[in-house]
Amino acid sequence: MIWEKTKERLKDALTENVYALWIEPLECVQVQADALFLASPDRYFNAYISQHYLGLIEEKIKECGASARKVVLCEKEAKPLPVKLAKGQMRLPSVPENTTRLRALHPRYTFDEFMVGDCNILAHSACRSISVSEDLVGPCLYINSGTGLGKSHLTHAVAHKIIADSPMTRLHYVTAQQFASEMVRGIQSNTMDQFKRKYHDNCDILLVEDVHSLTGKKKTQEELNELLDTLVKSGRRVILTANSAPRDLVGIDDEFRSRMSAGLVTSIKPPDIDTRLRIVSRKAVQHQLVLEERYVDYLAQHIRGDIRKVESALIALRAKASLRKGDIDLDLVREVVSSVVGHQQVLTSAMIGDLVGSQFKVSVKDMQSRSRKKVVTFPRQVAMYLSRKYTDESLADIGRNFNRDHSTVLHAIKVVTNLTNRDTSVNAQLNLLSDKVKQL
Ligand SMILES: Nc1ncnc2c1ncn2[C@@H]1O[C@H](COP(=O)(O)OP(=O)(O)OP(=O)(O)O)[C@@H](O)[C@H]1O
Repeated sequence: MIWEKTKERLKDALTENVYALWIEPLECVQVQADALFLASPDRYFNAYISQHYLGLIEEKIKECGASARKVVLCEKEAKPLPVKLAKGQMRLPSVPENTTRLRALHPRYTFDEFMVGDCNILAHSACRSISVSEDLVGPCLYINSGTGLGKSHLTHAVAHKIIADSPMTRLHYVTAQQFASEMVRGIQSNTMDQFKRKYHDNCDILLVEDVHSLTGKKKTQEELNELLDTLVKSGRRVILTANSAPRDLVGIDDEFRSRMSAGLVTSIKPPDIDTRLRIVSRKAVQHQLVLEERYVDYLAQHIRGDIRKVESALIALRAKASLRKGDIDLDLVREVVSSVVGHQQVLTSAMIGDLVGSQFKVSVKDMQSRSRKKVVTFPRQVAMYLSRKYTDESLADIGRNFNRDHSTVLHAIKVVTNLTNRDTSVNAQLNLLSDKVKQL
C-alpha cells in the first residue's frame, strides 16, 4: 500500500517517460519497520536509481507518512533473459521490445561524468549533437582511439541521453562481435528475416562498438555495410567505434571502409594534463575518496593515457588506505602509482635540468642562481624550453624548478624559439638535446 501511494506521488513529481522508465519497474518486495525493500531489474538499474532518484523516492515515502523511511534497493531474482519476455518482465515499460537492454549500459558512463578537453572535444560534441538529433555531424559518426580513452563512455552517454529523453526511440547498442554472432545465429536458424527487420526496419539509432574486430569477417562486413547504407540513406543515426581510423583498419573491405568514413571521423587523443587533473578529481569523488590536491596532481602527472589506470589506482588507494586504517600519504600514492604504471619514468623538468647542465657543463645550482652570465642563462633557457616541450609541467612548475617565475619561462621559450629559427647551429644543438631527452 505504502509503495502504491508513494508511486502516485512520484508520478506527479516526474515526467511520464521518467516515471515509466525508472519507477514503474520497481517492485516493493518487503516492508520492515524502518526500511522499504525495492527490487529492480538489475544492478545497473539500481545504480542509476541511487544516483538520480533515491532522495526523491525517500522524500515521497516520508510524505506518505510511512514509518519506513529508508529505501533498500535489491535486484529482482536473477533469471536468464527469456527468449520471449513475459509481459513486462525485466523489460522497461514503454520502451520498444527491441531497444537496447539497459543492462548493457554502464550507469556512470554519462555526459555529466565525461571530462572534456582538447583531446576529445570533437568526439564529445559530435556525440552530444547526435544524442539530441542535431544535424551538425550528419547521420554517421566514427570514433577511434587507443584503449581506455572514452569511446564506450561516450557511446553509452548517447544511449543514456536518448533513453532518458525519448524512450520510444528504437536504439540498438551492440559490439561488432555481438552483431556478428547474432547474424550467424540468424543464418543458422533461418531467421534472417527477423534479424533484418530488427536492424533495418526497427532501428532509429545504431551504436556499434569495436568494428576493428570484424577483421576478415567478410559476410558480417557485407551485412553491416548494407545496414549502414539503409540507415544513413533514411536519415537514421549511426555511431561506430574502433581502435584505429578507417584507413588503418586491417582486413576490412574497401567498400565497407569507405561507407564507415562517409560521415564524421574523429579520434580521441590521450588526455592532456588539465583533462587528467579533472578526471582524477571526478573519479576520486565517484570512488568516495577524499584526496588532497597534491595527490590529485601526482596521480594526474604520472598516470597518462589509458584512463582505466586512474580508476585502478584510486581503487587500490582506497583499499590500501582502509587496510592500513590510516590516511593517504605520499608514500602510499607513489607505491600505488608505480604498481599501476610500472617503472615507467615520468619526465620532469628536474631531469631535463640535470641533462642540460651536464651537456653545457653547468651545475643545476648555477642554473637556479640569479646569475646572468651567458654561460648560465643560455643552458637555463634551453632547459626551460625543453621542459615545456617534453613534460606536462606547468610554466609555474618549470619556473619553480629553476628558481624563477612563469613569465621568465615564457620569455626563455620565446628566446630559444627565435634562436632556433635564425641560427642553424642552435637548431642542430637543440635537436641533439631533444634526442637525449627522449632517451631519458
Ligand atoms: N574524458 C573522460 N572523462 C571521464 N572518464 C573517462 C573519460 N575518458 C575515459 N574515461 C573513463 O575511462 C574508462 C575507460 O573508458 P572506455 O571504456 O570508454 O574506453 P574505450 O576507449 O572504450 O576503451 P577500449 O578501446 O579498451 O574499449 C571508463 O571508466 C571511462 O569512464
